[in-house]
Amino acid sequence: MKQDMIVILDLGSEENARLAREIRALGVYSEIHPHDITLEELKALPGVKGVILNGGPNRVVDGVEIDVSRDIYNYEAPVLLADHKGDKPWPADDAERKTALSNFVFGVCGAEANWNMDNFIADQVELIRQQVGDKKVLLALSGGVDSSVVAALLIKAIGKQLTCVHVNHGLLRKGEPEQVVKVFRDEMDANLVYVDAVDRFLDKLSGVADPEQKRKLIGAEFIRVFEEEARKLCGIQFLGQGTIYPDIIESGTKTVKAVKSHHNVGGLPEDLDFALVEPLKMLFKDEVRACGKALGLPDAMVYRQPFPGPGLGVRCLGAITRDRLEAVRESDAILREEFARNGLEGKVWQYFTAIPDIKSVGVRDNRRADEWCVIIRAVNTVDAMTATVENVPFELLQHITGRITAEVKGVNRVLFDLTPKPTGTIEWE
Ligand SMILES: Nc1ncnc2c1ncn2[C@@H]1O[C@H](COP(=O)(O)OP(=O)(O)OP(=O)(O)O)[C@@H](O)[C@H]1O
Repeated sequence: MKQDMIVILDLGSEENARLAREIRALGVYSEIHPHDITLEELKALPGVKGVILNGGPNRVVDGVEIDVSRDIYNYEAPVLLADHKGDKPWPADDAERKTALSNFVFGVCGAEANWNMDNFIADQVELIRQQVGDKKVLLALSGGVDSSVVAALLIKAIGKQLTCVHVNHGLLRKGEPEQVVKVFRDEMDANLVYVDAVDRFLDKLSGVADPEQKRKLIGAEFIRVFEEEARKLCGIQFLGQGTIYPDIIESGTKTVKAVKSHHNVGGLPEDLDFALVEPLKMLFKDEVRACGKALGLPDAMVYRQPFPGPGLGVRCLGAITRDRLEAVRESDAILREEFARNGLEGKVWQYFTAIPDIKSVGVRDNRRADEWCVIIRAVNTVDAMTATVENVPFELLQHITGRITAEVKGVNRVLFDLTPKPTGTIEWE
């Protein structure tokens, strides 16, 4: 293994993730594990140079104070107990904290600052090969950041032992399915199964106006299509997943209750019993992007803005029709193109268009024309809990309006959403 590691054992601290990030910021890789890890499991982790038992306010679970197994206190590498009421709480002051951490990581443990993406990738390639051997892995590849980076990593590690399945459900943004094929099949020479399921999804969604029902239908149909493809392939034993560290935090740990459950490609029938390969599960989102970049994925994929699972389906408000869905896709493409051209790409957190299921009267070619309106939304947020509206230059909005009303069929008006969150949400649906 190329990297040294400091293991954080979760004894109920609320700051495990912060601590891991601080250690990584010192250039040393760090992972968080549950308090009930066994000594054997700890010994099996690669490159461990030290262990921090990170106690905190959640140390008492159901009335009982949790602890690690006794033999971990006598582990071969240095073990530090940091407890909110115990002997070595972390200093509150940032500089003091950094000094205390550096002393432990470098002084006491003798770790080297060798955490970087090239070493991470080299280590993961080795670990994936160990885990998978000569078996086959299946991966649902959406073209989103997480599954794309997993795909690139698995291709590097096991090449054609990986099969990727990309489902075009008709709700992706303009050019995205083509990009998945170009990057993974043409450039990385992956085994890629491209499933054109557009009709199937749109038929299922026909007449369905309730957003929650749309989401459910799309999710259930996706599992069905993926299952069918999985059954066609023989001898698959592993399922690759783009689980990342925030997914695990949100699913709850042994000391913290779940914020929301995370399932990725959950919902597959039990007889499709795959073991999971999740090489990104200890990475934060910015690190996943850095990993993707180091693996040679294009910026458009690595820096893709957040996109809801049901895709454009939720931005085509009310019951989806093919023509209005196409208008959402085309107007979204124009907005993205203009934002990129005018230096807003990468600056604005999320921007997109939505089309409600209403028409209003307008004039086209000197005739009355009942057409839709496109709503532009462009917002910034730190944590998605609140959001502010981007101050898009008025001239640019006018230019985009001109392009959308001229180029997108069936649209005679463009509106700009001025509402922060709250009271609006980020998405329209
Ligand atoms: N159209 C699709 N084709 C193939 N796989 C898909 C598709 N949509 C979703 N998936 C799979 O389901 C997972 C969860 O999808 P979701 O839309 O919630 O994205 P995510 O968790 O942000 O991940 P990603 O960044 O990979 O899209 C994806 O990582 C991918 O494995």
